[in-house]
Amino acid sequence: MNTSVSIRDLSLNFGAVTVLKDLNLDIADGEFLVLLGSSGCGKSTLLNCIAGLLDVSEGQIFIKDKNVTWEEPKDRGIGMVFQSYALYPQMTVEKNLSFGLQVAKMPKEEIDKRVARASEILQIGPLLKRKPAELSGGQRQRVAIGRALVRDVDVFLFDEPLSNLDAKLRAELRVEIKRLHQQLKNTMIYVTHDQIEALTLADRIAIMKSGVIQQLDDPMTIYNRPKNLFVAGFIGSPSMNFFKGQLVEKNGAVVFSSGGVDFSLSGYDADTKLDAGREVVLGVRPEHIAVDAAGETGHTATVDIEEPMGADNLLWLKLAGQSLSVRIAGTRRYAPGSKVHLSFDMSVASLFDAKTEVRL
Ligand SMILES: Nc1ncnc2c1ncn2[C@@H]1O[C@H](COP(=O)(O)OP(=O)(O)OP(=O)(O)O)[C@@H](O)[C@H]1O
Repeated sequence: MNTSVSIRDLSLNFGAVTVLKDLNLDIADGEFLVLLGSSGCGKSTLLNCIAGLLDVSEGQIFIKDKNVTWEEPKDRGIGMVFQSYALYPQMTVEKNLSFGLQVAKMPKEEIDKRVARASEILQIGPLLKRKPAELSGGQRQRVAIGRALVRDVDVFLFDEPLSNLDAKLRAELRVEIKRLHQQLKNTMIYVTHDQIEALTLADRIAIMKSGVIQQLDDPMTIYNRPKNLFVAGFIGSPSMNFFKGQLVEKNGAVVFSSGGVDFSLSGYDADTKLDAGREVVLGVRPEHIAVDAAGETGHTATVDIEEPMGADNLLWLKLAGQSLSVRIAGTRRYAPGSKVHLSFDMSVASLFDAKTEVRL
């Protein structure tokens, strides 16, 4: 891997509180890496360490093979985009874009060229003479991205850049950021708590909890083969269904047994040997359960509630005393109380050890 950013044994303490401990992460040249986790997991702290806005307690940070651990933010070859835009309110858009370059004493010709290129890429040409107060949230964030763009940096750092925007604008700008990455091919490190942003934008996602990376993988691996119960429950909306039970041997095969119901594990893609006797949790996503599939008798469940969402219909069912959700086509409707037959696609299900919570 051609490394762009390398983090070695990084620890960061705020007083007596350890937020990051012995963290290691290599980010490839041109990669779009998303740091994903809930509030307080340390993702912004990690980004701020890379940016040089926080002093690390221990460890090193390399950008393009250069040890930048104690370099000033401006000397690291990074451009940062914040949730709050951080534009100069008294300056026009054009001045916001050019100001940093003027301070760095760049020739005017070169500044003009870079501002023109950034405004073309981000389609903010018509806004150049306006001030930030005269822009919408989405336009302000475009200008903030432009300000990183004109600096021609190696690495872009984004800290929840879309969180202040309404849902529609967020979806639009998300696509623009993806297009920007496809066009520029810079390394991008992007902090979010929004799993849709993570899944749609990332080459790889690092899912964090309590300052520790739980899994670092491409989005589809994270979605289909979560390493542990935390990752499985964090990714996916509605959440993965979880069933507590045991592995038991029936007629020479190991099956999953829960609430008196046996589930065949045929097709299950195991990471380790499945031994009978183990207490486990079975995780199955709502779209990996077929309802009344042709030729299947499966498990009988009762419809509790249906939530039609247009394209999809989400059924809440009762099976073996447990509640579960199943996603089916929006055109298929079931009245509460109906009996349905379920078949689980075990090839994309996950079994976790009940104690260690690690995928089996
Ligand atoms: N200056 C500080 N002094 C003390 N503790 C801090 C400081 N800044 C952050 N923390 C703590 O460090 C932990 C990680 O914070 P951080 O901002 O990195 O989390 P986050 O995952 O980015 O969350 P959010 O999405 O809410 O910003 C939190 O528990 C937070 O309370």
